[in-house]
Amino acid sequence: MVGALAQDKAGQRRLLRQRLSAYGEAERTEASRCLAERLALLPEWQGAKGVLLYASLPGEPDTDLLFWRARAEDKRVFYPFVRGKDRSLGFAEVETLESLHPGPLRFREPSPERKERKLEADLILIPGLGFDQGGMRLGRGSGYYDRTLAEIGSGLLRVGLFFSWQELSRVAAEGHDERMDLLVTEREVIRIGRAG
Ligand SMILES: Nc1nc2c(c(=O)[nH]1)N(C=O)[C@@H](CNc1ccc(C(=O)N[C@@H](CCC(=O)O)C(=O)O)cc1)CN2
Ligand SMILES: Nc1ncnc2c1ncn2[C@@H]1O[C@H](COP(=O)(O)OP(=O)(O)OP(=O)(O)O)[C@@H](O)[C@H]1O
Repeated sequence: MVGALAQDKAGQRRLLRQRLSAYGEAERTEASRCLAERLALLPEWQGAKGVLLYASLPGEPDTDLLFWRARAEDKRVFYPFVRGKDRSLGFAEVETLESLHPGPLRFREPSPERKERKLEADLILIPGLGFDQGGMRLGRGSGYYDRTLAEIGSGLLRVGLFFSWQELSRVAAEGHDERMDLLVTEREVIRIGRAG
């Protein structure tokens, strides 16, 4: 039943927001560092010529370390921005973190003079409130990433980044929810097999 699932999702979001607020800046900084090290060791990261990052909201793994790492490795780096009415994401290439500024949903976005670009990335790093071991993700409830991933298709590797305390035994997933290919936390890497 759609109604029951939506309610489960709301309950899971509440639980996760509570859990996130229990961890302080120091824990988050240390775990973000471990997570970045782990990700950067993966062949999928090392072989990538371009990556789509996200600008972290409070409580999410910090991706600034990954920005510097990617630039040092001569990768192209893209960031998403909210494209307004249709609740979709556009992408722009970013060369310095200083060119990011808070947008309408508060996360930092490429500056207003940005040029929207075709996403020439091999990896897309995806935030979320919660994830499960099957690669399902619980977002903030606006469907931005689900719509974006449905649009992009399966051509690029979807990497869910989260802290181990954001793991759920099972996300109350609905039909439109898109699956990740790879999960990385400060503790482990989980590869999800693609059916078919
Ligand atoms: N870092 C990050 N970027 C992302 C997402 C995300 O979850 N995290 N999104 C995932 O799809 C999309 C944006 N979705 C969002 C949906 C709601 C709010 C929101 O409620 N913002 C609050 C402040 C943040 C908070 O305290 O939760 C606000 O505007 O008051 C933000 C982003 C695209 N970019
Ligand atoms: N591919 C899609 N096309 C159209 N609408 C969609 C699509 N995916 C999700 N939606 C709609 O977006 C809304 C929010 O979906 P959901 O609760 O799964 O968001 P979420 O994944 O938690 O959010 P976000 O990706 O922003 O973090 C739902 O009403 C859903 O119907």
